[in-house]
Amino acid sequence: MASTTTGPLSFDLKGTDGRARRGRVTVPHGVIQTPAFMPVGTRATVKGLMPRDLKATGSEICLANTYHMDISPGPKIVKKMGGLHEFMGWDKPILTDSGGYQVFSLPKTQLDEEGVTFRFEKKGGKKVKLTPERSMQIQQDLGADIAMAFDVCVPYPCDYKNAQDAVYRTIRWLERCKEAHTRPDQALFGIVQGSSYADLRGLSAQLTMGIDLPGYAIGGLSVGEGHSIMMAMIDCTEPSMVKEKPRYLMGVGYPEDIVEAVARGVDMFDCVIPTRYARSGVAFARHGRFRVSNARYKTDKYPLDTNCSCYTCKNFTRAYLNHLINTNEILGSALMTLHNVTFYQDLMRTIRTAIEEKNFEKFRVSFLQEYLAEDK
Ligand SMILES: Cc1cccc2c(=O)nc(N)[nH]c12
Repeated sequence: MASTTTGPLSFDLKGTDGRARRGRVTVPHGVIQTPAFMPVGTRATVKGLMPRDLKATGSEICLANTYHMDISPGPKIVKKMGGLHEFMGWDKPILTDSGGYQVFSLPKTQLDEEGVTFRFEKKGGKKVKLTPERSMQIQQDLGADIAMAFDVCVPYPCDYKNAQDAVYRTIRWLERCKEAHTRPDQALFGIVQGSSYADLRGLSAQLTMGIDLPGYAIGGLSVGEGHSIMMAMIDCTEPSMVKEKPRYLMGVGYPEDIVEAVARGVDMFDCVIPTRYARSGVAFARHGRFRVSNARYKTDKYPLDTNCSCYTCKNFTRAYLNHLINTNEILGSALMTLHNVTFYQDLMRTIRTAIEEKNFEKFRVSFLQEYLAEDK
């Protein structure tokens, strides 16, 4: 087993099966078995889950967002309250995104070499500027185990020149992030961009790998490009990424995206899908996802997923969840979220075992066959 330590982060590559990797990331607040799924907790809470429930799902790390935490309550308050772990009552690892993506997904942003200026509507159009330095300051105050570089995530589609400019600016900003990032117990990850252009993906990967960091993310995907382009861009990027450090595919994704990205060498994932879909009444199960709020489930006495052992599936019927979601009851969001995140973590655990037992390809085919079966 190869073990690599860079600053506060160690990565142990425990085994491979084809390009799929079984590993372990160790950071100050604990160990993350990989391939890993990271639930998104944008404002220092995974919506609808108490930390004890989040632990019950099997989650070993969760996310928070720099942009949102800067708006409220502000990094200085979080720091004063002991940092994110203390503040949100989560003693396992945390990763914070840099604000790059969140800012570009907002209207009225202005981008220049210094950073990004955006108008925060709710505060009477207050202008807020995020720069590499400010993003690093905020993330160091928040105190997550892993901080993400401030990058330029272009929308999809994007013309070649703008995508190329974004690759070079992201590298210049990564240099500035590394310069500004001095917190010794926090790992900084670089982010590879390049939009949907194979040559720019390879260029961005090589330039990013040239900056020594504990881990690297593949950014600029899950922005509407679709599954096949997403997979093609991973294939253009992964071969240029160092093998002994973790690879994190940002914002991904559906179960079918995760399984196919693991097959291409990705170690870490984050996505709002299981939590956001839960709140709208969509449940994930072995046979695919379904909208439990549909009338057909009004008298369905079965659990969401008969294979699932989560608290929701052990105690409640689809009929009850149908009722809760259709009456917008808070408990509906909580129970659906608990199940969906547990489903994702059970999928990751099955993936890890399949890689250990060298039958990941057999698992990949059988999972997708059942999960994507038309006759649901
Ligand atoms: C959260 C997320 C999803 C998808 C893509 C990205 C990206 O390119 N850069 C950042 N910082 N975050 C992203």
